[in-house]
Amino acid sequence: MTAPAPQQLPDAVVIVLFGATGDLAGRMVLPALVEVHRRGLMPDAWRLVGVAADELDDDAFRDRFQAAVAASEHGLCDDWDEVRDRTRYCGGRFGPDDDAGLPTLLEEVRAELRADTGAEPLVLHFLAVPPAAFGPITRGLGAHGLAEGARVVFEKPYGTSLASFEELDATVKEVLAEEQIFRIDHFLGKEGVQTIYVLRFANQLFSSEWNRASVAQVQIDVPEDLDVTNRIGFYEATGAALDMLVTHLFQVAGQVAMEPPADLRDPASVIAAREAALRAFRPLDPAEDVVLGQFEGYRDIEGAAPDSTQDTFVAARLWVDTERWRGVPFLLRTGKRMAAKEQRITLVLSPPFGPLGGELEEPNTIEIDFAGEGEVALGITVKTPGPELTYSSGRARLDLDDVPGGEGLSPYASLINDALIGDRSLYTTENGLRAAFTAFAPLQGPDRPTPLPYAPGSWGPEEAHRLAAPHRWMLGE
Ligand SMILES: NC(=O)C1=CN([C@@H]2O[C@H](COP(=O)(O)OP(=O)(O)OC[C@H]3O[C@@H](n4cnc5c(N)ncnc54)[C@H](OP(=O)(O)O)[C@@H]3O)[C@@H](O)[C@H]2O)C=CC1
Ligand SMILES: O=C1O[C@H](COP(=O)(O)O)[C@@H](O)[C@H](O)[C@H]1O
Repeated sequence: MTAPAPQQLPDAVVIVLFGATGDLAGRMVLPALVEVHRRGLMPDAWRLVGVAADELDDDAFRDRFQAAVAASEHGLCDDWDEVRDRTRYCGGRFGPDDDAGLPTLLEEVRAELRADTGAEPLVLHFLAVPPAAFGPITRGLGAHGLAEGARVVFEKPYGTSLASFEELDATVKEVLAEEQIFRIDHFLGKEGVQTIYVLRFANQLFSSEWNRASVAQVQIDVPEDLDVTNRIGFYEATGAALDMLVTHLFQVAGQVAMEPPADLRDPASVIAAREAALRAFRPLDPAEDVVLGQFEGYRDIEGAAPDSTQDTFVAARLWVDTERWRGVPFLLRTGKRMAAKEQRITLVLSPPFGPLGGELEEPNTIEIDFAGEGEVALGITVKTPGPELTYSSGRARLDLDDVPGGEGLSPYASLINDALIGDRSLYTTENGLRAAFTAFAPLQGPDRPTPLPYAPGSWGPEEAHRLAAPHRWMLGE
């Protein structure tokens, strides 16, 4: 897909990275910035200003930046020394009452870019900081005159409940207009998730089947074999449902469920279509439609409460009350310390009418793997070669990495590129998040089920199988 047409790269940009010394910045954001540069997607005139409390000089921060990028998948770019020179650092705790010297440094950098290009640079603030810092930093941007004309990227989680989302959003809206706000959900930046649009709207084969007449179930399955020992504080406070379901899996479900946007190249159309799908999510029924799990041994991790009821696994049956999807369950599953690490959307198709339809054991499937580079596959039934009229199921697959002329972007690079050109279509919105938290809310009330134990390395509690009946989870046993 070509980039949405009317969005333009500015002549010059300053990226201000708050939380520049943190884990996310080092592992994701800084390497992604270099990826965007390496791919020729930055304006020629760009600068990076890292911000964090540590009092580092520019060179000390540049050394950290270099180490982070060197350790990343693509390593340093050929013109690394030039990238290094584009980088500055501002130490101190920036907020409404303390500007930490950022306005002065930023004005210096902007003046350089103005002199180079004759243009007023765009300022893109990236908040890779704990959510508790979103409010103070945003208020600081307003108080110190750094918000006007700027775009601001907020990391997740942008709220942890309907009430906390509303509170944060109200704070942010005191300073920024919705159009300036870019709330990241990196799953929307994955190539495999982005390919849904084209697969669906450019191929009659998929377009005609993408509805309740043909689809029996949609499965969005993200098992992870990851442990949580090194994030136990975060996990005790958050859990799988809040970390993954109301965020990533709901957004992917919105992407699958949306009606065709009026114009796929118009971000406002795409946003409206995804928001409408999210608004059609029926609030979860915790008793009927949700199974929570906790892997055995979780409570023994240092930092976990000995009687913790935190969930490390969630499976949910979500109903999307639109004409297209009424009656089709969206089965969402994710968990830590499961048997495998995969990220797959499966449309399980109903059997065809006709002489064989009634006897097929394996359903046809349309599958989109959105881990890594992404893959599209079809689960189909063919005649088993030979003299008998017997049949077998097989998988035909297309690796998105093999698509001629293509070179995928990492999710963060893709989303940073979109923020640079002002395309919010793959960012979450106020209305979309409000709808997501509303559908999720019953799971945060008194009816929240108690997590069931499951063995590490398994596919989660047995009880989760019930949700997929009369089919089965297509990943796993
Ligand atoms: N790490 C990950 O894999 C992921 C992280 N995220 C999100 O990214 C954000 C950052 O997470 P992560 O990098 O892991 O966290 P870290 O604790 O590793 O880093 C946080 C960064 O923010 C700065 N910071 C901390 N407190 C404040 C504050 N009150 N005001 C301003 N800056 C502050 C820290 O430096 P200093 O205190 O010195 O200023 C540090 O640079 C969080 O919102 C998290 O939920 C989302 C997905 C994955
Ligand atoms: O945001 C998060 O995502 C990761 C999975 O991300 P991916 O880049 O491996 O697709 C998840 O493990 C983590 O718990 C969650 O906070």
